[in-house]
Amino acid sequence: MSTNENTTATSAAGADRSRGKAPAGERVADWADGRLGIYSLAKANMRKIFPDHWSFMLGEVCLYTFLIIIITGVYLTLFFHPSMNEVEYHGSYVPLQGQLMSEAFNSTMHISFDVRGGLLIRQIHHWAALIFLAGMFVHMMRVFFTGAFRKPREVNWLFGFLLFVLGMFTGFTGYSLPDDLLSGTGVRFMEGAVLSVPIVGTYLSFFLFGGEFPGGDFVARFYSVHILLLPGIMLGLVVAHLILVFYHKHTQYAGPGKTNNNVVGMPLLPVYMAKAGGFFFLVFGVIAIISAIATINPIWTMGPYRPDQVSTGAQPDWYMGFSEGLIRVMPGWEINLWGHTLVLGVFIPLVVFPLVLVAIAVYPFIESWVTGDKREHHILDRPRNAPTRTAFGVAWITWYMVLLIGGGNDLWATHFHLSINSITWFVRIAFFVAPVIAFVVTKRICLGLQRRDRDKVLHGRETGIIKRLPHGEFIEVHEPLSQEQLHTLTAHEQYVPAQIGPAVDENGVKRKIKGSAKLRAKLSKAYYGEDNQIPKPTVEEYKEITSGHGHH
Ligand code: HEM
Ligand code: HEM
Repeated sequence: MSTNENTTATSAAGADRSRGKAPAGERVADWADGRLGIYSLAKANMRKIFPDHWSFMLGEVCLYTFLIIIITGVYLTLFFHPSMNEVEYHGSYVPLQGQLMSEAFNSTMHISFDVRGGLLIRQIHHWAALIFLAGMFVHMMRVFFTGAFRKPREVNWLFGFLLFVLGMFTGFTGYSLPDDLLSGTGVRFMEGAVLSVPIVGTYLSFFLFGGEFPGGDFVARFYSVHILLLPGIMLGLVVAHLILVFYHKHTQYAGPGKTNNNVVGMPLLPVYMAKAGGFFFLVFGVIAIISAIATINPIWTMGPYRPDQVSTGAQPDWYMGFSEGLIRVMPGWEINLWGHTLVLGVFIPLVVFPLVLVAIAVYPFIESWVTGDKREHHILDRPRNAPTRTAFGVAWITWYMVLLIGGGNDLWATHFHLSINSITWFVRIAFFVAPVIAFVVTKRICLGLQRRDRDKVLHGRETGIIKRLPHGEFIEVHEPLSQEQLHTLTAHEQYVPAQIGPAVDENGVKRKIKGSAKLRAKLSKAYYGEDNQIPKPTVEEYKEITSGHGHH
């Protein structure tokens, strides 16, 4: 091609040439932009601001452990055989040589002793699952105690709640896959619960297990549920959860310059992405270290599952412990109706189990109904400033912990040389009493802390320095708070309780007041009534005290 022809080329191409070729990265990006519109997407989101606080890293812990579980899970699928066909063991673990076991157990033994890196990956999968659920628990508590579930984030709270419940069941199905004596006992426990359902219990159990327990199907069925169905739904929910976090923008703690209409923090790119990436590797690293040095679920010590055997000290993973507790402490009631046995000792716990969980799901809706607050909230509460909510949260945790103690009653008995019956009775009583005590105590503590905040704002921080005045009096020097501290301690709003309104209308006719309105007014008083919040200092009070009179 001659130079002459070159100059007659279209002007656009000519301009390109005169600038030289764009770098490869830019050309790839241009190519993608032409097809996916990534530039406008990036422009809108790259500088998105994320507020910074350690407690916001808990959601990240959930996300990263979930990813680690998926990555390690895929590796395990390469070697795990989800089959209950009986085989004879000929692997490298000598004590079990020649024993009959299911292929599932055999392949998990193979993963643990003969596959390169198999035991480490298996342990990472299991440890990550435990930390994933613990992470969700604590993340949920962070969201709860700070009131981050309020409008507009109620739907995201529900997504989170579903993730928590599905996570529990995914963990349970995974735990059951190796078909060892411990997990088999867990599945047997589940079968017992299914059998206790009136009328359809037996049918349900036969349907689930493909016949009489344990049958030959459940590992294969649990397998599809464990690696495909539940994680698939969870993945979709996690994406939806994060999209909503993005869409609503993140909440922030009260502080100078932070309002309901802005977000103060770091841009997503590069700062937040770099931090998040680093944190992912940190989480992965810590889990890898734990998994490299701490044994989890050593199935070779338990042996393969046999329905006629039960191992002692059998415990589910921690997140299932509360359901175990419900059954262990329940009296073994049984009644006979028209020739059918109703095992209340198992059926009642089976009904209470979802109730413990549903209490979490519905809380945001109950609170907004009680308080009548329909506004958006992007500034987080300090737990002490919402004493009733905080007290409910602590009562729920107490309830959960009491049940966990019940779930491990045998371990408490053997470790602390206690009678198992005393522990059972302790848990039975504490199930009803402990949450109430926790509620009352927490509320008092919150109000005490509110009082302290009020004192601090009005009188400053107690320095611990004692001075003697010329006339002999001793005083403690109080140091005034900085403007930032003053702002943070007084930024919260205080509400008046919802009122029912007058009992008669303007014509003197008695108004009909619905029972629900009365209940709401009562509950609202419990949240915001006189004894349930300490009035924050007013500007006048502050001015009067700091203007000289009465100032220490
Ligand atoms: C797979 C499990 C989960 C993942 C990966 C996840 C991830 C995240 C991330 C990364 C954030 C933003 C950072 C933070 O505030 O920590 C977040 C926020 C949030 N999460 Fe989760 N979460 C999960 C489970 C839950 C659960 C169990 C709940 C509650 C029941 C929940 C409710 C929320 C709410 C309401 C927000 C918004 C908080 C705010 O803007 O302050 N999440 N989640
Ligand atoms: C939230 C998601 C998940 C949780 C909580 C979870 C939890 C578990 C647990 C506790 C076990 C028992 C491990 C042991 O033997 O000690 C297990 C086993 C297993 N999981 Fe998962 N898992 C999840 C997702 C997945 C995914 C996505 C896959 C595959 C793509 C997978 C594949 C497997 C396999 C093949 C086994 C059996 C092998 C074995 O027991 O070592 N898991 N899972």
